[in-house]
Order: sequence, then C-alpha cells, then structure tokens
Amino acid sequence: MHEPLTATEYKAIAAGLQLPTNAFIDGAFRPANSGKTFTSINPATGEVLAEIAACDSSDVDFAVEKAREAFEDGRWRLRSPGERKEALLKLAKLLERNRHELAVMESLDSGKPVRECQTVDVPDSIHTLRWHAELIDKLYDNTAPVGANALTMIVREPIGVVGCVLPWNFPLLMLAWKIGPALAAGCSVIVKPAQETTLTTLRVAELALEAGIPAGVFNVVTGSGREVGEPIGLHMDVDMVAFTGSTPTGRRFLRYAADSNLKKVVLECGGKNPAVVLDDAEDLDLVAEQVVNGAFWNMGENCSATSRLIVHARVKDELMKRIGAYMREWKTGDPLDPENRIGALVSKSHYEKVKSFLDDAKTEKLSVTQGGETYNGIFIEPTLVEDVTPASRLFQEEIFGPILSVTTFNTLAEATALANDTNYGLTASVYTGSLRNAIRLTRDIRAGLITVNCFGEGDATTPFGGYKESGFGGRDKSVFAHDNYCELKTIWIDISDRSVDETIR
Ligand SMILES: NC(=O)C1=CN([C@@H]2O[C@H](COP(=O)(O)OP(=O)(O)OC[C@H]3O[C@@H](n4cnc5c(N)ncnc54)[C@H](O)[C@@H]3O)[C@@H](O)[C@H]2O)C=CC1
Ligand code: BAL
Repeated sequence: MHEPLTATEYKAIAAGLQLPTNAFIDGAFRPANSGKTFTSINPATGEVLAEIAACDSSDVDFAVEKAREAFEDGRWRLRSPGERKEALLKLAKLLERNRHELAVMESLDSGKPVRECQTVDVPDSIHTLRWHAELIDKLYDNTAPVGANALTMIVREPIGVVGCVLPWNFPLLMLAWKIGPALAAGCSVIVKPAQETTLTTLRVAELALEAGIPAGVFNVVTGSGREVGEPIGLHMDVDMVAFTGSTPTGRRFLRYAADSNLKKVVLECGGKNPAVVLDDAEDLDLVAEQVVNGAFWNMGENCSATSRLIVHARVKDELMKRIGAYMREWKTGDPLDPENRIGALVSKSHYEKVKSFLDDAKTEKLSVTQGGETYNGIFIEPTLVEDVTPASRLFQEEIFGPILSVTTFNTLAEATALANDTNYGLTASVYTGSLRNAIRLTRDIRAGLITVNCFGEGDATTPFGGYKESGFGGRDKSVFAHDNYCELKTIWIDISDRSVDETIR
C-alpha cells in the first residue's frame, strides 16, 4: 500500500498538483486580511511553489473566534466519542486515498526524500490519526474512593481551543501528533504550520471538512512565527498551545502564557541525542546500521537524531569502518528520486546554519573522516567528525543536519557522564550485549526515550518527549498525549443525610 513509486511517476504527480495557497478558517480557504502573501519555495530546486497567505494577528483573532464558537456550541465536542471516532477514521481514509499526492507535496515543500514521505511520514500520520480515533471510545473516566456518603466522579473534558504550532521537519506527522489527540478529545484547533512547510497541513484541513469534521473545528492560519505564532501564544481565548520546535521558541511560549491567560503549554523541543556503544555490543554491523539510520534519516533534521556517537575506545575503529560502509549507501540528490535517501535541507538559512558546524570542525581541526561535501548551496552529504570533545560546539549544540560527531570513552561511568553532558534530554540509544549494562544506562541517562540495540521513536502507543530543555508539560503520542488535551474535573455529589459541611472536609 505505501510502497514507493518510480521517479517518473512522482514527477508526473508533482506536475499535476493543485497547491493550496490560502489560510483555512471556519471551513473555507481565505486570503490573509491584509492581502499579503509569502513565497513558498522548493528548497531542492529553488523554484517557486506557491504564494501563501501571510496572516497576522487579525486573522488569528478571527480563527480563535470561529474555533471558540465551534467549541461552545458543541458541534464537535458534544458528539459522542464514537461519532468523533468515525469522522477521524474517515479523515485517515482520505489521507490514504491521497497518499501519493501528500507524499509529493511534502517532499516538494521540505526537500525530504519522497521515499521517506511515502513510506514513513504519510503512513505514520495516518496510523497516528487512526490510533487516537480508536482510543477515544474506549476510555473510561474515574470515581474516587470517598466512601458511602458521596459519589465523586473525575471526568476528562476537552480543554477548549488549542493552538498547534508546528515545525518544518515532519510537517504531516507533527500535525497528526497534535490534532490526533486534540480532535479526538473534542477540542477545536488552530494550526500554525511552519512557514517553510504549509502545503500538506492546508490539504489535510480541507480533507478534514470532507471527512465530516465541522467548520470552525480545524483551522489553519499561515504565516510567520512573529505574525501568527506570537498572537496565538498571547491570545486570551486560546486555552492551550501544543508546540514542537526549537528550545528558544519554546521558551517564548512559556513567556506568552505568563503574559496572557496562563494557558497550558506543552513543548517538544530540541535534542542532542547520544548513541552509546559499549565494547560488549554483540553485532557491530547492526549497531552501524542503526547509528547511520539514527544520524542521517531525514537529513538529521530530526529532534531525535543521533547526533553524538559515544563509543568505547576498544571497538571504535571496527565500528567506524562499518559505519563508513553504510554511509556510502545513502545517496544524496533529487528528493523526487526514490533512490536518494538524503534530500535538500529545508531552506538556505538552515543550510548555512548546518554548514557553520562543518566550518567549525575545520577551524577546531577535528577529523572529518567521511562526507563533508556540499552541493548547490542546499545539499550536505552525510558527514562523520571524529575526536570531538565536550568542549566543542559540535558536541553541545543541536545541529539538525547530517553530521555525526564521534567521542570515545573507557569506562561505563565516563560513558554516562558524556551522554548526560548536555542541556537536552530527548532521546538516547544504547548498544550492549549485557542486560545489566543496558539497564544501568537506561536508568542513568536522563532522556525521555531510550532505545536498546536499536534506534527509533517508539510507535503510537509510546509517549514521546524530553527531559531538561527538550520538553515541558506533557508528551506527544499514546494515551498520555490524550490527557494533554483534557482538563480534569472533579464532581462531588453528596448523597448523605448530613450537611455539606460535614461531608466535605
Ligand atoms: N524539536 C524539533 O523538532 C525542531 C527543532 N528545531 C530546531 O530549531 C532550529 C531553528 O528552526 P526554526 O524553524 O527557526 O524553529 P522554531 O522553533 O523557530 O519554529 C517552530 C515553529 O515556531 C514558530 N515560531 C518561530 N518564532 C516564533 C515566535 N517568536 N513566536 C511564536 N512562534 C514562533 C515557527 O513559525 C514554527 O511554526 C533548527 O535548526 C533546529 O535546531 C526546528 C524545528 C523542529
Ligand atoms: N521526530 C519527530 C519529532 C521531531 O523531530 O520534531
């Protein structure tokens, strides 16, 4: 079902695409109030894809008004969980029907290899929507053990109007991670896609209306962080913001909440994720394959990317040889060619940021032992930088590009200290043949997700989010994500003969 097509087929789909250009508010595509637009560019070719509505705070105000109206009149919230489930399942089906179109749109907009869009982003987004849809009519609320004189119900209620502020690295999937649980819970959403990647979000909003999700429930306001993200963060009638992006912008949302209505804020921010390889790792081939996948999948534009390889000195040389061999299999080039695993970086400015780490490696005289080439001012080859120390910027800062730094250790304590020597704490992976060492490291490394003898982000059933500056306020995915989008209400019903004063203490 989600097998890749050929390059010729993808190019034919690209040539026939109708790209959305306007914001989507109250069930209709609308230009920005100001009439302004911004240009959406295919980063791989530099070609203009579309002129998109550049909204501002007046469009945000209108979207919030419509989302609030939809929430209060109950056109979605008051549908039974089973009815919301059916509409979300229909949306998932429509995504499936349009899977090739969505994969190509995502690839053109972001520079991601279409092969990954087709085999990961689109099917995982569909699965996420289905999973949250299927969850919603199987959740029970609670009662509390208060004794015979009262009945106490603890019920979840949808939190209200939710601003979903999205990044550009997994536009469709991050949309699904946010709207899946939010819509299932009965909330209304205002989605603000990253300016770099607006197209698939707009298309999904249109499909949501077709699926029976009522007008006003799923709104998309396009534009910049300053003009759209900030007004959402500061809005007095937005009940929650769910954000994925950089830690500095995440901090801003906490300030916006403090300066406005104390809206709930859930942040999924950056990472500087280690892969720790012990000298008792059983299969160095498997380790190499997983590390390469972790580091270079999605060009390393991934908050959970393996960014630091921390390897025992005794196995380092052998592992490097195998990593080198796997890296050579990852071809860089045209994202619409399914043979390529490395596409374009998302934008010129992001390319410049990633390239600055290559420049630093040279300035610091670190060993660039593989890759390091750049093409057309937008492609960067998978690159290995060895002998990196914790003092280096490559060890400390999120690169968000296809560069893997390598550092060696000699003892388990040293490995743990290196892994934790970061302000981030999103993910880590551990490679060892010893159960004891695996448990020791998974307990001692401070991160929200730790994989053993593999790289991955879990599946829809597992929570995703970080410790330290990688996250705040909750997790994406799983039943825990559902709870982000709910308030807990306690209802205490006195059934005693006595006065209320005596009953509630
Ligand atoms: N955790 C993750 O998945 C992501 C991490 N990043 C990291 O962030 C770095 C910078 O990328 P950016 O695109 O600049 O990320 P960003 O955090 O600035 O952007 C994420 C979202 O926040 C919005 N935004 C930006 N400034 C805002 C503001 N002042 N107020 C409200 N909303 C605002 C953006 O328009 C976008 O929708 C990357 O190089 C990478 O290191 C970027 C994207 C995703
Ligand atoms: N890898 C999914 C989360 C993110 O990169 O933002």
